[in-house]
This record gives sequence, structure tokens and C-alpha cells, in this order.
Amino acid sequence: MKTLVWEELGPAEREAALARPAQRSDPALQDGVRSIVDQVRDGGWDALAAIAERIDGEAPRPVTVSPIAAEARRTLAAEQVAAIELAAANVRAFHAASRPADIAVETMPGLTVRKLWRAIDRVGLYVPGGRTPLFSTLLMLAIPAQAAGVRELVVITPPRAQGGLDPVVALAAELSGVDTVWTVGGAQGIAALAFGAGPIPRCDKICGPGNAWVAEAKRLVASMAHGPAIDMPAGPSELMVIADDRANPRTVAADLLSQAEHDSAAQVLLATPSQPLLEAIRGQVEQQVATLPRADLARRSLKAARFVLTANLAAAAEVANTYAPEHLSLAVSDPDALLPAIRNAGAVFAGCTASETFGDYLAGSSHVLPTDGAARAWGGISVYSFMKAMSVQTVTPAAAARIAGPAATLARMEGLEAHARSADCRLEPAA
Ligand SMILES: NC(=O)c1ccc[n+]([C@@H]2O[C@H](COP(=O)([O-])OP(=O)(O)OC[C@H]3O[C@@H](n4cnc5c(N)ncnc54)[C@H](O)[C@@H]3O)[C@@H](O)[C@H]2O)c1
Ligand SMILES: N[C@H](CO)Cc1c[nH]c[nH+]1
Ligand SMILES: [Zn+2]
Repeated sequence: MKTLVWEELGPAEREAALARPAQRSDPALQDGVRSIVDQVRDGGWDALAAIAERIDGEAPRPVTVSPIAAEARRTLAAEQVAAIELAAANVRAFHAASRPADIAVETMPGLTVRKLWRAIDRVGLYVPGGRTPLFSTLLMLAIPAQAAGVRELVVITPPRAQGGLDPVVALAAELSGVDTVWTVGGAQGIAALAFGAGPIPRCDKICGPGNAWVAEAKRLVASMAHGPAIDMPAGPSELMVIADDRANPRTVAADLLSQAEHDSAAQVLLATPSQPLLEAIRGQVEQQVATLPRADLARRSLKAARFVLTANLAAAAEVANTYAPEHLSLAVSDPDALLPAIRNAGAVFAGCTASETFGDYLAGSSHVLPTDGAARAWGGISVYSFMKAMSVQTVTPAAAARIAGPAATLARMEGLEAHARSADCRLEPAA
């Protein structure tokens, strides 16, 4: 947990201070991912099965979720099932309300342009499960995809350590309207979704977060010829907290640790104008981390933590905009006053009673969010992630007669005679 005084840093030091953990862009990892992706693309199912067995202990299997979900309902406590159902209901409500509306604009009399939203045909969803099955991520992906109307979802997740599909993942799948989950993960799973492998069909787009292997594999397949689209860079978790002296150090420390426990490559940051608060939060982090079941993982992540002392809250907001965190908590007494200054963040938690954990599980928005600075240009998963807009032009004969001349003129100005003649044809009476 490094402390930095923002005003004392020059531009290069500021950039270095806000760098992501180096392990996320390890060249050996990138080479490893490329090798896996190439093998699966060229070798299909046999290569996929061999790699999956070597890395995760078993070949991919399509698992029908209903019997396993039924077992989960029998074995889980009623409050556990109720909590998942609550999360699913909130995520569904938010995304159903977020569906985009088609529009029609008459740009000139008789000339109408519509924007029509259409769902993507086939989308691959990655549900992380290396350390612990993140069943909540299945809700956060599949429910928005269903709200968008995707025809076919191909869902994959790593097998459990003891093999097979986790029952709670099966229950989350059932609640999200997904009937089959493939037990395959990592870069090999992403390659299978990207290029197809045996019965796993190639997908038009791959959505979902994961560790550095998964994030790098998505980046790579999207850059390859005939590769799929991807949702966004969504790698190891990040949280920045902006706090003023009204913030509770215990709560802020708990929030920081909530993301540090995800991954040794996760990163958490604090920006505050209050030195006493900064020190109090540091003390709380040190105290609380010792009591966590995942203390080792969190401690490794905390090595890349940054505690930034700023001149004021406006400067803290600029630190956030420069870093562009996946999650940004505004642990300040007047979050609405600070919000207009925030431009770059995947999700914002406004005020001390808002919690990153609420967003992770059940507020309603998706917790699949851009990391590694991608929040400068990307938003998190929404129904838009699973749709594209197509324009439709309709023209009355009278409007065609009015616009054919200017269109032909523009075409000839670009030296494109065939375009011009195509416009000119619209001046002729219909046959
Ligand atoms: N950005 C987001 O929206 C978001 C949301 C949820 C979770 N996350 C992140 O997802 C990640 C989940 O990570 P995880 O590891 O638990 O699960 P994961 O499913 O992402 O990755 C596990 C897989 O990685 C592969 N792998 C691991 N080590 C490997 C190695 N040495 N060689 C080859 N392959 C290897 C294996 O195939 C394994 O099954 C965390 O980093 C978490 O922070 C991010
Ligand atoms: N915080 C993660 C996104 O970075 C999502 C998650 C899933 N489960 C718990 N948290
Ligand atoms: Zn989380």
C-alpha cells in the first residue's frame, strides 16, 4: 500500500503511480495464451479437450442445468435461494427497463430514416470459476442478454476442482433462462467460443470477465482474422474510493478489501484530501485483512494498492478520471456535488450507504465492467452489449426526385460515377 502525495508528483510519476499491476500484462502469459488459442483454433475439439484436461482436469462437457439446479434448491438454505432470486429479479427489472427504443426521423419530407435495434444472433458468455464459481456473473450476463433477445447463448465456466458444474451456477443459469452450461474455462474456453470446437459453436460475440488469462484471450481472439467481437476488456477487479473526512475508515477499508480479495492482480486505490483519514483507513485495512479467509490473496493484491493524498476532492476526481477505475465509490458527504466531475468509471457508488458489494450482487446493474482504464471509452454490460442498431431508409417518389440530384452531385465530387448514376436512376419514372 503505497502512499503518494499527488501535488508533489510530475506527469511521469503520476502515470507510474497509476499503472496497473505488471502481472496483468506479463509477456510469458501473453505467449501462453497465444499458444493455447492457436492450438484450439487449428486443432478444434481434440486440442481443446487435451488442453482443458491438462489445465483444469477434465474435458469440456455440456451440462443440462435443471437436475443440478433442482439439487441446489434442495440443499441450499431458503434464504440463500431467496437471495439469488432477489438478485435475479432486480437485474431483470433494471435491464428490461433499459431496452433501447427504435426511432424514426423524417430528415426531409418523404425521406424517413429509422434506427432499429436487433439482438446479436449467438453470444458466448464466460462465467469465471477458477478460484470460486462466480454464479452472480451468470445473472449479470445472461439476464441482460435475454432482455436484449439474443437467440442463442453459449455459456461456459471452468469445471469445479472436484469436476463438473457447481450447483449454484446451475441454479443461476436456470433463473436466467439458460438450460445448458459447458464446463470449460480459461483461454481455451475463449478460443472455443471464438472459432468453434466440435459441438461448441463459434459465437458472434464473447462477453464476460475473467482473470488475466481470460482477458488476454478475449483481446487476442478479437484481434484475429474472423475473430468475434468482444464486450470490453474486463479483467481483474479494481476499486477506487474517494473519501472525505466524513467517511468511516472501517467501511472504506472493508470496501477496498472486497475487491482486493478477488485476485492477486486486483487493484484498489484511495484518493482523499484528508491525511488523518488516509492513515486511519490504512490501519483498518491492515487490521481487517488479517481476519479474511482469503488474506493471502488480498495481501498480494494490496502490494499494488495506492493511497493518494490530494489537495481537495476536485483533484481526487481528476485522479479517478485519469485512472478510470472499474468501480468508483464516492465516500463523501455530498456525492451529488462530486458526481458531475466524474467522467471515467465503470460503475459509481454514490454516498457512504451505497456499496460496491450491493452492485456486485443485487442492485440491478451488471457487475461486468471495464478494467485496465477501458472505462475511458467503454461502459459495462447492458442490453446494448447484446444488440446492434441498423438504419432503414424509406423514400417517397417525390422525395427521391428531390434528393437524387444533390446525391449525384456529391458522388461526382468524390469521383464516383457509378454512385451518381445510381442516384440519377431515381429521377426516372418507375417502370
Ligand atoms: N471486470 C469484471 O467485470 C469482473 C467481474 C467478475 C470477476 N472479475 C475477475 O474475474 C477473475 C476470476 O478469476 P478466476 O481465476 O477465479 O477465474 P477465471 O475463470 O477467470 O479463470 C480460471 C481459468 O484460468 C485458467 N488459468 C489459470 N491459471 C492458468 C495458467 N497458469 N495457465 C493457463 N491457464 C490458466 C484456467 O483455465 C482456469 O480455469 C478475477 O480476476 C476477478 O477479479 C472481473
Ligand atoms: N467485483 C466483481 C467485478 O469486478 C464482481 C463480483 C462477483 N462476485 C463478487 N464480485
Ligand atoms: Zn466483487
